[in-house]
Amino acid sequence: MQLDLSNHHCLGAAILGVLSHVIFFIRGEWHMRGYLLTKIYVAITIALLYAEYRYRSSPSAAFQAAGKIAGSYVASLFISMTIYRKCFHRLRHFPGPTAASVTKFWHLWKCPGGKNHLLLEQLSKEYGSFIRTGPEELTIIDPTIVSLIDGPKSQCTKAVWYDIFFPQVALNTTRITDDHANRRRIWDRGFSPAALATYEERIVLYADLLSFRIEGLVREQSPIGIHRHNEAAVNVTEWLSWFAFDVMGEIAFGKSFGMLHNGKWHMNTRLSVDAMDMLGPISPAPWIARIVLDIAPWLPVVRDWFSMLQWCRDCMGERLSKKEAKSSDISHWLIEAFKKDLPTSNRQWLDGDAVTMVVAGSGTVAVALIFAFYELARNPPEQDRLLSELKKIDIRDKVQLQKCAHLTAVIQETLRLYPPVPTGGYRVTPPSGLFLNGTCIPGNITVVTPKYSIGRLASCYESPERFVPERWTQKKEMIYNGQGFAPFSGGKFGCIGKSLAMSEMRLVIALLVTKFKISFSENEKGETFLTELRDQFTFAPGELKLMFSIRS
Ligand code: HEM
Repeated sequence: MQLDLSNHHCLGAAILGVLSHVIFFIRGEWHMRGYLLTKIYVAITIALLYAEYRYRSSPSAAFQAAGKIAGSYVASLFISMTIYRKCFHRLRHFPGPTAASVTKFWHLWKCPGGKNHLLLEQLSKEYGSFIRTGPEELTIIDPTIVSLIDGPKSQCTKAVWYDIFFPQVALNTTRITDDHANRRRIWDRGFSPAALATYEERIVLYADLLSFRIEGLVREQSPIGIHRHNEAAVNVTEWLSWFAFDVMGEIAFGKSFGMLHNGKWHMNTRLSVDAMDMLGPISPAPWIARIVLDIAPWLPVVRDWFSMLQWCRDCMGERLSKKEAKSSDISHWLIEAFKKDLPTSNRQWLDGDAVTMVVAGSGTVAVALIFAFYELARNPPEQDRLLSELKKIDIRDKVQLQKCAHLTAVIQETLRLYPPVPTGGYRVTPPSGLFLNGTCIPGNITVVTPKYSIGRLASCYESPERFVPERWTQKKEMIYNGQGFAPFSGGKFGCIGKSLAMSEMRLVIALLVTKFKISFSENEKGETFLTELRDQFTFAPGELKLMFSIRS
C-alpha cells in the first residue's frame, strides 16, 4: 500500500507560509521584489507539479496535489498576514475599512477609475481624521499634519510609491535623502531669480499667443471652435494644456512643442498626458504597479508609459546635442552639472529629470488654470472684481501683477478646491514616529495627506465647497484654520516651480479676463467635466468648453 504524503506536504507548506511571513515578509520593504517572488513561486509550483506527476498515477491527480501544496503555502501566508495586521500591527487601533487594513487590493478594487480623491473624502466622512487605508498606511485629514510631514523640520522621507518609477532616477522620485539634497542644489541654480527672469520674459510671449489664438477663434479666423456672433466655444482643457506644455518645452528644453501655434496636440505631449492614466488605478498599491510594469509591458497603458519615458529621454538627448548651450532653460543647469560630473549628475539623472520637468511643470499648471476658468465662468461677479483690479495696472509687468490681491486670491481659492496634486505626496514617518494632537503615529508608516479633502474641511473653512476668493483677502474670518493649505507642499520636497507657476497663472488669468468675457455655453454646465475628473497623482480633467466673447 502506497502512503499518501500530500497532507503532510500541505501541512509543511502551510508552516512554511507562516514562517516566511514572520521571518521575512514582516520586515523591510518587498514592493520591488514582487515580480521576482512571483517567478520563484511559479517555478516552485511547476517543480512540484513535475514531482507529483512522477509519483501520481494521473496528470489530474498530480495537478490536484501540487495545487493543494502551493495553495496551502499562499493561504497560510495570507492568514498569517491577516492575523498580524488585524490583531498585532501598530496601526491596529486606527479606524478604517477592515479589508483595507489587511490588503491594498481593497484600495485598487475601490477606485479603478482614478477616483481616489473622492474615495478618501468619503472615508473621512465615515471614519474621521485618521483612517487606516492600508496595512502600513494611514490617511490623515487634519490641517496640522501638513507642517509635521512637509514642514522645514520634517524628518519624513518619501514613501514606496516613488519607486514606481524605478530604474528612473529623478529629483522628485529619489528616496535617498542625500541624493535628493544634492540634486535639489543643482536644480536650484535653474530657479534662481536671474534664471526665473529669463523664463518669465518668454512666458509673456506664450500668454500673448494664447490670447491671440483665442481671439482668432472668436473672430472666425480659425476653423476650430463653434462661432456665434462675437463669441466662440473654446475647449479650454486643450488650449490651456497646450499653453502649459509649450511653455514647459521652452523653459525645460529651449524649444516649444508648437501646439499653440498649430492649434492641435503634439503627438508626444498627448502621449505623455495619456501615459499618466496608468498612475490612476495603480497608485494605491505600488508593489502591484511594479509587477504590472515588469510582467505586462505590452498593455496599451504600460506601452504609453514607456513611450512617454523614451520621448522625454529623446528631448533631453536632443537638448544635449545642441552645441550652442542656451543658459536660459532648466536643462542648461542640469547639463552643466552633468559635464562637471557633480554628484547625482549622470545621464540617468538627466533623463529622469526630463520626465520630471514635463510631468511636474505642465499638467499641474494646466489643471489649475482650467479650474480657475471653470470657477470664473460659474461666478461672473468674480470676473468683474478681477477686471476692476487689473484695469489699473500694466498686466505684463510681473511686479504689478504680483500685487493684485484679488488675482492671487482667485488662484489660491482654485488651488484650495482643486489642488493639482490632490492626494499624492506620500511620506514615511521617521523611526521615532510623530505626535499629532495627542495621537502617536508610529514610525516607518506611510502617511497620506490628501490636499483635496484637507482643503474642504468644514472645521477649517466656512462654506468649504463654495468658491469665495475673498476669504483670502477681505473675508479672512471665512478661514478658521489655514495651516493645511499647501498646494505646492513645503519643506525639502516642496515644489521648486511654485514661483514660476504663479507667474504663469497670474499672467494667463489677467490677460484672458481683461480681454474676454467667459461663460458657460447653453449646453455646458461643467457636470461632465467634473465627473470625468481623475486623480492620477496630478488631476486629469475632462473636456471643458467655455464661451469666450471679446469685451467691448
Ligand atoms: C500649479 C502648479 C503646481 C503645483 C500645484 C505643484 C505642486 C507640487 C507639489 C504638491 C509637489 C510635491 C510633490 C511630491 O511630494 O511628490 C511638487 C514638486 C515639484 N514640482 Fe511642482 N507644482 C506646480 C508647478 C510646477 C512647475 C511649473 C514646475 C517646473 C518645473 C514644478 C516642478 C516641481 C518639481 C521639480 C518638484 C519636485 C521637487 C522635489 O522633490 O524637490 N512644479 N509640485
